[in-house]
Amino acid sequence: MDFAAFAERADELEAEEADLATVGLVAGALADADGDLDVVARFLQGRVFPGWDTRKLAVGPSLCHEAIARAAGTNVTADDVEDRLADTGEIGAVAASYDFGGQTGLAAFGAGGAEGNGGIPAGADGADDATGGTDLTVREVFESFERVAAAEGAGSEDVRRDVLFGLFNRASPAEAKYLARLVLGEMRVGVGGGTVRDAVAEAFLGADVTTPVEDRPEGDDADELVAAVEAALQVTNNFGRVAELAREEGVDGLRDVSLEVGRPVRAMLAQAGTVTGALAEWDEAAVETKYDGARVQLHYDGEEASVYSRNMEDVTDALPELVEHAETHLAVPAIVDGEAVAVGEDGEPLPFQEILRRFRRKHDVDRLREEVTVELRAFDCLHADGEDLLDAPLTERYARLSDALAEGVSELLVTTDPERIEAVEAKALAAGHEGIMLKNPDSTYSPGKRGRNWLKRKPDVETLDLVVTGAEWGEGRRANYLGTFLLSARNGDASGRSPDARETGSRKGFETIGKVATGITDEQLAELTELLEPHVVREEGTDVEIRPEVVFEVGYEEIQASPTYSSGYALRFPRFVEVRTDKDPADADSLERVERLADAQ
Ligand SMILES: Nc1ncnc2c1ncn2[C@@H]1O[C@H](COP(=O)(O)OP(=O)(O)OP(=O)(O)O)[C@@H](O)[C@H]1O
Repeated sequence: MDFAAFAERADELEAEEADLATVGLVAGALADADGDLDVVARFLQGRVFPGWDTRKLAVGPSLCHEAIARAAGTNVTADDVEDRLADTGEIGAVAASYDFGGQTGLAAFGAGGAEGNGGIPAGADGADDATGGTDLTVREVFESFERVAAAEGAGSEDVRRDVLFGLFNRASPAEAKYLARLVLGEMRVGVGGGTVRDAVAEAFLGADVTTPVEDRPEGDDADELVAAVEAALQVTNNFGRVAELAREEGVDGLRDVSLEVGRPVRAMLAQAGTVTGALAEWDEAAVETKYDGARVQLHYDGEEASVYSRNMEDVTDALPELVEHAETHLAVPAIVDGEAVAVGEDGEPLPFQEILRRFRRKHDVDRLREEVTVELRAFDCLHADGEDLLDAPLTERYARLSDALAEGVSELLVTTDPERIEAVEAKALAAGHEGIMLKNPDSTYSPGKRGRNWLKRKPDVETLDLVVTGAEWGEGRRANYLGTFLLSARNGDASGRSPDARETGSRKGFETIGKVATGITDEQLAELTELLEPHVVREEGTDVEIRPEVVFEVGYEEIQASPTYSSGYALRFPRFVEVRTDKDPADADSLERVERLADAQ
């Protein structure tokens, strides 16, 4: 597919408000994507790589601004790009405002050659064709992004800048708009995972998803077909592959997909719950300790193990103990779900921050390993000895886990007796753990779902994980630090658009809910400023707008209805707890949860 055609589709999507019509437009784009189906299915969502793929573009706003400036001509600087950004607030509009036609031909790339020129085929001259687009294709854009992601070591920043420059240099304004948005992960066309899932069913399985449910004929199988796409997505974590399978092999092909050791699966998540609630809902409850660590998924192919974080990042090198644990104690190839906990010398659990220190570590792993020991507490098994277990009940998965893993399996008690559950809780808290997990013994494993089959019970007051979308510069002694942070809850599909995002002026499905300035030391302010400054989108006086990238955990006394913020709620006495570096904005708490918590007060 030509990138110009992709950009045209994206413009149509951006202008479309209605959800069903959006699905129809996406279905049309997928049907026309031909050999680029995999890439188009991801690009429409602003994703460059499949979910299981741990590659990242690693391009910050400033590098992107530099590439745009260079392509825009010798008299344009990154500062000019940033000035325009401050005016428009949106990088796509800024990129589209330049005429990149000025520098054409390979001479503009200096180094030239296949590696250094951004993958531009010889003879490409960036000239617009009759349709106003260029000869840039979706595939070429993706391959250039692959080169950006692959750049490593000394000079890698230059390679990334060169490749991006090469792309912008060839782009028409309409194309540049979406290049810039893709590079910075902000497609803003309102297409989330759910939309692409429905569109795949519509385009390739003959499901009538775009007709409102009440108007569909009796016996309509659209929901069933959508469910088949969803199930295949859960297993593969790969929109591109699922779209291709649906197109080539139909629903049977989707039903045949299986997990692959070495490709991370989205983690099943929990909601807050109570013992009485759990026992009322299920006949029996499975109860175990809720460990205060970080989620890990261990993949073992029979010889080697790899470890993935909750966000499916490859953290194998940072956690050698877990690799050794899997390689020593796993009897069969398996995918194991669990928590990585930090323990002190006496075996007592250490706080959550200690494990985070280890998690993202690239250097000095061995030295840090001596200071903080990491251990596995495995609680689930998604695959064992060639067999996928997602559809098996929890008790069976746990039995398979216990058979496969000789050590490090969390203890699970299945009971109808609330007193026995309370005893487990008392023991867990006495040992310094966070609380307990209550699980439905009959439930299947639903990747990426925060359903009611896993409930967490923590005695501490609830906290919220909120996205920082703004800040204010401090005053006096703190003038060089961002001091007050504007927080937002996720609204709807984080990668999509909230139903009323356009009216409330909220950012890409995030609704503001309050500001936090309490609970932060001077030292933390400096760290937070350093962390957030690269994500500043624009500034006005002391007010700063921040791209949704960073998640804060905050405590509060009460959630109140309030017209001040776009969520319709405000937090009373919000207090900063910590930065959740293990969470993306898509993992932040939703407005729906805020509503539930507010109702339950
Ligand atoms: N025995 C256990 N079973 C399942 N999850 C556990 C267990 N012990 C600890 N956990 C952790 O608890 C989390 C479940 O809570 P949830 O899905 O709400 O994640 P979260 O948003 O990170 O929550 P929290 O901030 O409370 O840890 C899991 O992601 C996992 O990291």
